[in-house]
Amino acid sequence: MRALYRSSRFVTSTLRPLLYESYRFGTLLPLIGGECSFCSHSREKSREGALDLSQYPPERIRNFSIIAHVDHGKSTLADRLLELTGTIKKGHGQPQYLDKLQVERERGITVKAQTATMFFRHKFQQHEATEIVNAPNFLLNLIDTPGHVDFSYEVSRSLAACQGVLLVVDAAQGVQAQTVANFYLAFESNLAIIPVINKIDQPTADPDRVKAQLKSLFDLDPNHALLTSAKTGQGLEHVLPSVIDRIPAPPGKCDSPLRMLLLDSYYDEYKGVICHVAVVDGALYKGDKIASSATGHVYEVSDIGIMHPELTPTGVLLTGQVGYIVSGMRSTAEARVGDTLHQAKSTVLPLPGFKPAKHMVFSGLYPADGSDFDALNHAIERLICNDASVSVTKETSTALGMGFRCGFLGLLHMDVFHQRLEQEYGAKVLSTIPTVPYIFEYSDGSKVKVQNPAALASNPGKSVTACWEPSVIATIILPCEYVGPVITLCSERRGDQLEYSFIESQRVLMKYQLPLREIVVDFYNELKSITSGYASFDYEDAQYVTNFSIN
Ligand SMILES: Nc1nc2c(ncn2[C@@H]2O[C@H](COP(=O)(O)OP(=O)(O)OP(=O)(O)O)[C@@H](O)[C@H]2O)c(=O)[nH]1
Repeated sequence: MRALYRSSRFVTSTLRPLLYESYRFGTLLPLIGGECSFCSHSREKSREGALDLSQYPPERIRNFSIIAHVDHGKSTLADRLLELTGTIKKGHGQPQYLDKLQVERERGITVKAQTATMFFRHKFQQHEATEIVNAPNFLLNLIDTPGHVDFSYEVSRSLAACQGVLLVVDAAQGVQAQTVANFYLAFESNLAIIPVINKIDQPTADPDRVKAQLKSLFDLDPNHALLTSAKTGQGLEHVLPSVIDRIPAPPGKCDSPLRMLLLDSYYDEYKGVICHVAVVDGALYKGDKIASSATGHVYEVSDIGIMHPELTPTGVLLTGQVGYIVSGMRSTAEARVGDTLHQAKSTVLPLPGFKPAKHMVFSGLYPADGSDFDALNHAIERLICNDASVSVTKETSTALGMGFRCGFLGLLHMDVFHQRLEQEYGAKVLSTIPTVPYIFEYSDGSKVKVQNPAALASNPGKSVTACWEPSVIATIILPCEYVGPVITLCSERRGDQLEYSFIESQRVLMKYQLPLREIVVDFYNELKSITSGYASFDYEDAQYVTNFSIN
């Protein structure tokens, strides 16, 4: 119950000490048998060029994400795989190694997708006789993703760099709402999906039940599911061999001009913007001049490498590889997530990029001390470099002075952004009550979209004839005995039932169209409370619906 949808800072701060406690349950992986070998590449050896990436043509590369419902064990599984490959030392460092932000560690949730490169020797079945030391070495890029619905934008961006996923499902809880959402994200991206039934060490684990759910809901072959415990290490020896056997190599062309997708970025005080990139075609070397398809600006690559798991210079990134570059970009206006970067001297067809993020809630952010506007401006600029899903426009309030109106993907996202501003940039921030955007239609036929009620003209000289509000399609999975109260809750919140189906004899999946405003405040807490914590909830945005109309 660590990573629930939290609709207020009060709840969050109350839970925080409890959440932090849960990190103390560090677990050690018993010695793992099987035909695998730790790679000799260690961080100590990682001087520039020490890692020869030319040994890893696309057929020796696998790029995969770990996706799952909240708390089903993604980050713990990632820890074990990093240990298994010698990328981090067993028992060293903190649990959930890739959850690096203070906010992630305090709340016990992943909010940023993180990539780590691992090396792993793998013997194919037909080469049984080969000694493991002579088996081919593979470069594996693992992306750990967030599980909470507010951060599914991170998941969809991560999938753009992958050819496959590990779909992790808790062996006791079974398929939950975000399992369904994440499965479809991977399925629609045509990725290879490896189901991993995790936490089989729990007394209530029921892997056969979960296998049946995977079959009935997603048509995934139960015989292909891996059974693991990221806690005890059971079954983990099959994970990376399955990744290599079942996930295709990246499809890019080595001899084509460079095309590189900008996946993510963050601001470093010394180096400027550090971009995470996936090289789709061609190759990039330190010192190369690259251009942005979005802005046309040209940059020189001053540093380039992989995350192994920290920044490890390599001097080059080749087709299919995922890594980082430093090129003198200074802001998000330059480092545009989803942009295609290419050699300055060549022109290329840009890659599809990402769908723009859809902002669900808006809130004003103001400096607690009005004179700190510039400092807050600076902090927000730096932070949105690492969170491209936030929209920011300047606004002025008579009571609070100059500030910003920011769009977020949900309440938890808003709360996390606020907390990161305070923790990572020392900003003292006042935020206004979250609102959702409405569309108003006037008697002359004109329409206006309003994110802030204060922005609605008090005397526009014409009357309002209609108003639309945003809606969502919510997926709720719950045990049968709670169906009655949940239907009542959804009706009270103006929901329309779209689907009601049994995913197994005792569990129901319901879909509702609900006005966004009705779920923004307290819906999730109420849902959890009336189902004793057993319901899981996910939503995607849907069209605007009439709030009222005057004929
Ligand atoms: N018993 C048991 N507990 C596990 C196992 N794997 C993970 N856990 C525990 O489950 C909790 C959640 O694990 P995480 O790895 O943070 O889950 P997550 O899916 O990354 O969570 P989010 O990033 O918040 O979505 C932690 O307390 C882990 O120690 C397992 O195999 N068995």
